[in-house]
Amino acid sequence: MSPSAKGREDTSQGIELFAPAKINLDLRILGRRSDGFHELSTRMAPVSLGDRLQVALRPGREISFRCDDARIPAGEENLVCRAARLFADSFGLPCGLEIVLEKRLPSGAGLGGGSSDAAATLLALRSLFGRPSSLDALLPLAASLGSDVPFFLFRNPALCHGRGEIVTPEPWLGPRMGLLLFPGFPVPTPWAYHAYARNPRPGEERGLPPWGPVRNDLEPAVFEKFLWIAVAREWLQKEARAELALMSGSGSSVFGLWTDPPEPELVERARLFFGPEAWIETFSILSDGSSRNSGALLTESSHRD
Ligand SMILES: C[C@@](CO)(OP(=O)(O)O)[C@H](O)COP(=O)(O)OP(=O)(O)OC[C@H]1O[C@@H](n2ccc(N)nc2=O)[C@H](O)[C@@H]1O
Ligand SMILES: Nc1ncnc2c1ncn2[C@@H]1O[C@H](COP(=O)(O)OP(=O)(O)O)[C@@H](O)[C@H]1O
Repeated sequence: MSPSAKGREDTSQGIELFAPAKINLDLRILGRRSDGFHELSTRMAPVSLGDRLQVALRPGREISFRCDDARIPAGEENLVCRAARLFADSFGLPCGLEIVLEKRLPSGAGLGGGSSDAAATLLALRSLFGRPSSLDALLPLAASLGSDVPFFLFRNPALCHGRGEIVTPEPWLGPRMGLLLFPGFPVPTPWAYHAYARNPRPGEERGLPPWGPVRNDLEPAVFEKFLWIAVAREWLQKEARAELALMSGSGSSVFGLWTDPPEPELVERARLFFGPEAWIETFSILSDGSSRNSGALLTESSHRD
């Protein structure tokens, strides 16, 4: 496959897409809804860590799927398969598909990996088949796959409302260097919301100029049960002197952000402190308006192992 000007690798036979992770820079729970979900106001940004998805056209009608990570569902329950079936049911598929997912993001990490894979599948199929003509026509499909999936159709910093599916793009703050710490264990999203609902409390507010105070309302419930995550956020704030340190989504990852480059030995210090179980990566925020129109974005992904 040959790289195109927009960073997408595209031929008449198939397409390869980068599926970025996200971080939540602010997550406020506004209340409980009658459908059981929580009403949110959250700021999310895509980052330079992610999975890689290949979709190739095949004769026949079959959709085949494989993934190099045995820890996530391999069959029809995988969000990639669910997204491909949904696309086929809504817009038709003129041929079969062979889909390969290179999983690099840890699962249950609050990084939205599964949601991003699902959105990348919808974007890949739209790009390959030229339908639907408007990206917005994918929004209802995306929202039905998961609250975070619509955000990943746009791949830009955004303010998200409702259960997370109402996406308003917003400009990014400017260059920041980021450090991500994943403890090596997941926090299931439904568990985090249930734990919050048993004892609703706002997260501790921290300043993020020029936005002002930001927080993550899922932190208190998650920190109470998973001390590692609370310690990691504290380490980023106090020891590593991050401008902002926060848990991403429902955890288990935490991230730090710096305007000025942090000390060069920071990653080494983090590895020494947190040990070999932790996945520790530097990242940058992605903010690329062109990806909204191209429907695809390919950048360097970082490898977990
Ligand atoms: C917490 C967040 C923050 O961005 O992300 P993650 O940490 O999962 O990445 C999101 O709200 C997760 O979005 P997503 O992972 O797409 O969740 P969904 O599949 O829609 O929902 C999983 C479960 O989480 C709970 N849920 C989710 C979203 C919401 N606004 N209120 C909820 O109560 C519900 O119990 C739901 O059954
Ligand atoms: N392609 C996929 N990648 C990751 N997880 C997936 C995928 N498809 C289904 N899942 C399931 O989705 C759940 C949450 O995955 P993920 O999006 O990685 O976490 P989070 O919601 O914490 O960001 C896991 O239980 C996983 O088994």
